[in-house]
Formats: sequence, C-alpha cells, structure tokens
Amino acid sequence: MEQLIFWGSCLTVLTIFFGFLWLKTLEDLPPGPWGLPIVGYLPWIDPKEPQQTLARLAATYGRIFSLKMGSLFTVVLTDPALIREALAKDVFSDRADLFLTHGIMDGNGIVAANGPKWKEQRRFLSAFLKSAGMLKVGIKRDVMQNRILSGVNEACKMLADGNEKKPINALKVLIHTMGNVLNELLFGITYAVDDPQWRYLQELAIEGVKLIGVAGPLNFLPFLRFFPPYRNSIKYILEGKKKTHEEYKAISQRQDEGARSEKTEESLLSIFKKEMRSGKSENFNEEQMYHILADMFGAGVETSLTTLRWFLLFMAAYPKIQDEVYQELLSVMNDREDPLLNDFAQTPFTEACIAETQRIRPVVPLGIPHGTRHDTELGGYRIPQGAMILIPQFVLHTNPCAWDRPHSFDPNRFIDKNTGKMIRSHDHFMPFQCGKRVCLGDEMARMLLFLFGAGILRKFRVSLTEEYENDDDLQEMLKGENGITWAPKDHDLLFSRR
Ligand code: HEM
Repeated sequence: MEQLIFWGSCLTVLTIFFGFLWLKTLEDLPPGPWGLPIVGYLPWIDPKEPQQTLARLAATYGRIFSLKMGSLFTVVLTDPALIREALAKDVFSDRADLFLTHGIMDGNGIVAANGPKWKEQRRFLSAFLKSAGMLKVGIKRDVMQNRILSGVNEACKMLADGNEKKPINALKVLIHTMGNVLNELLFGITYAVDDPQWRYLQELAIEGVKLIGVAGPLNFLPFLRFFPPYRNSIKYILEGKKKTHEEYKAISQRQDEGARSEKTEESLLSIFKKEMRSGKSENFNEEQMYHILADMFGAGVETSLTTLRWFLLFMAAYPKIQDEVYQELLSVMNDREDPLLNDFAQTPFTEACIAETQRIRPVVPLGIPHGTRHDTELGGYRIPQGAMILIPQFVLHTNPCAWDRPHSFDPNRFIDKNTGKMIRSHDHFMPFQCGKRVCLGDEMARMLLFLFGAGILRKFRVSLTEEYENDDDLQEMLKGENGITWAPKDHDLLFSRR
C-alpha cells in the first residue's frame, strides 16, 4: 500500500512538472483553439469549405491566432497591417513544411523553394517575365499583349464555333487557349487542340489540383499516403509529375536537335538552359528546370483560368452587371472587337468586376502558406521557427468591418463615388498576397484577366443554362469546390454572339 502511495505521488509530481514545462512552451504564443494529439485541430476543419472554419475562428480570436494542423504549429493572420509587417520580412519568407511542398516537390522549383535558392530563382524568373513583356509600360508590353490576344482570339473562335443554343463548358476552351499562352512563353511552342499529350497535361492540371488542398489532412499527416483514398491521389500526382517532366524533356531534346524558332529561343526553357550551361550556379540544373517550368505553368494557368471562370459565371449570374460591362467596353472600343491593354485604364467598371470576382472568390482562399525561418515575434506574440503562417484571403475579403454586405457580388464597392475611378488598393484586398514573396506574375495575371474577360464579353453575351434558373441551385453551384484552388463546380454556359 505504502509503495502504491509512493509511486502514485511520484507520478503526480512528474505529471505536474512536465505539465508545467509544457504550459511554459505555450507561453506568449498567439491564442487559439485546443486540438487533439497528432491530428491537432484538423477534425474541426470543414474539408469542403475550410475558409468558413477559419472565418469562424477569426470572429472569436481576431487579428492573430494559432492552432495545430496535425503537429504543425500554425499562425493565422487576419489583420492587413500585421500581414504586411510579417510578409515584408525575410524571416516570414520561407514555405511551411507541407507534404505538398517538401514531400512531393522536395523544395524544388520556385513555389516550394526556400532560402538562397528561392531568392536566386525568383530574381531570375522576375527578370525573365519583364524581358517577356510583363511590364506596366513600354514596347515589350505589346509583345505580351499580342501573345495573349492570340489566345483570346482562338478562345472566341472556339466559342463562336459552338451552336449558341448549345451550352459550352468554358473550362475546356480556356484551359487550351490560356494554357497555350503560357506554353509559348515557357517553351516557345503551342499545342493543337487535339494533341493527345496536351490533353493529358490539361487533364492533369484539372484533376491534379482537386486532389490535395492547403488544409487537407495529407499535407499534415503524410502517413495517410499509404492508405486509401489518399494512396490513389498520391499515385496520380507522382505519376503526373513524372510524365510532365518527361514531356518537358522531350520538348527540350527536340529543340536541341534543331526544332528552333525565334519563339523557342526567347522561351524560359531556352533561357534557363543557357544559364545552366554557363555553370554559374548549381541551382540551374535539369531537375530544377523541370520543376520551374511546371511551377510557372501551374501558378500561371490554374489561378488565372479559375478566376476567369468565376468572372464569367458571375457575369452570367448578374446579367444587368454584364450589360453595364458591355456598354462600357463598347463606349471605349467602338467597332474594334479586340481589347487592348490601353483600354484598361478607361474601363473602371470592367476592372471593378474582375476585382470583385477576386474578392468574393479568391482562388486561394487560405492563401499560399508561408513558414518562419527562425524564432521571431509578431504582434506581441512569440512565433517559433518552422511555424506555418496562413493568410486566409477569404477572411480578409469578407471581413464585415471592412466590407459592406461582404457576401454580395457588388463591383461598385471598387468604384470611387466622386471620381468614378477604380479603387485599386484596399487594405483588406490581397488576391496576390504581398511583401517579399508576392505573386511573381501579378501584372501578367491582370493582363490575362482583362484581355480574356473583355475580349469574350465584347463578342458574346454569356448566360446561365436552365439548370440554374432556380436561385437555390445557383447559390449551391456558386459555393464551388476546394482543392489547391477554390474553383467553380463543373458547369456549362451559353455564349451568344453580340
Ligand atoms: C489571377 C491570377 C493569379 C493569382 C490570384 C495569383 C496568386 C498568387 C499568390 C496568392 C501567390 C503566393 C504569394 C506568397 O506566397 O506570398 C502567388 C505566387 C506565385 N505566382 Fe501567382 N497568381 C496569379 C497568376 C500568376 C501568373 C500569371 C504567374 C506567372 C506567369 C504567377 C506566378 C507565380 C509564382 C511563380 C509564384 C511563386 C512566388 C514565390 O514563391 O516566390 N502567378 N500567386
């Protein structure tokens, strides 16, 4: 009996001691909800609409809070000033240790890279995009404009070829045409619409992004990859990565064997290879080249394409707003059917509709996570090294203190009532994030969205099919679906020639 009391007392003292030590580790961390061992807060995160879970937590905990995603300590920032302060610093510029970035991409490419390698590759890509015409002014900008317009024209031709009473899934048209704008930029080639290899790459882009989400359990509990249904998803993603790299290798070999043109010489592939041959840096190697090309294609096409699909969907859902856009385009373009980048400054309502689409349906509603390089401090709290930093765009974009009726589609909120001009900067609007790692292609994204959006609406009236005449069905469809991006559910639209 005495022995039992002795061991019982020892156990109690040890429990209190270790409990105290554990509580000490939580001291000064941002507040937040408790979770369970191993899985953390994951069981409470709505897998279909994780952005809604974070919005609810933000309403309770405010501008900065923390939670465990699996065993990964996560800090969520919902205050624009804190976000700007953090993302301007080197210490917040890494990527968090997710299965997607570290397990599958192994820190290669640009999106998953960290430290000096990331800095070097970012500098190289930024210079490349500028030389390719991603500029606010200058002659080179026309090169980019023409490149995009050839995609817009092909898209409009494909939409016009359809019977205007027959609904069209715009995804198929846009992924081919917008994808080819990026193919030309990255490889100097475009694919024919029925090229089987291109069809496979498109399918991969459409299906692959559905399989793993930023807040998905696989990112935090990598052992799940051995169990169904995750096993099949990972198999598909890894197989896709391998086949994509094989296709890039084949393109590269064809060009080495003489299949060259002015366009291939100016492509990212060609410029990367020159850098590789110069031997200046070990980060310019073949493996990294395939990752960079895949990253640029994924980051450029998936985001812009999904935003454009949301835009067309909202235009179809709100025909009066669409008519206002059409009238504005007509007043600036008159008989000219192809939009130009210079029209952008004179079409504030069109620009406002694109911005409102990005506000209400940010394609990355939880943002692209960052990670901390070493222990640091933010907003008066301690942030440990290796923490994941989430910038939930959806929470910022729908904060009721910053936006009137945040869940209504209302482009006029971006129009200055006195001047009629577009309000370009808004504290709580960050579709491209900000700071050191801000989207590298933000200017090109604006060009793509305007030229494709205005080009299509100048030529076509876009409408919903009968399927969505009932408002409940429409609202259900507008909830979209979450993967790497938040995309509209599969749908068809009617395109009638103006
Ligand atoms: C509507 C379209 C787009 C949206 C909403 C978007 C949004 C974003 C966001 C939120 C990030 C993360 C920034 C961060 O980590 O702080 C990002 C990164 C990136 N974006 Fe975009 N993007 C778009 C289009 C493009 C285009 C057209 C390109 C290039 C052709 C591009 C290239 C990149 C790259 C390379 C990164 C990684 C930057 C890095 O890790 O340093 N994006 N984008």
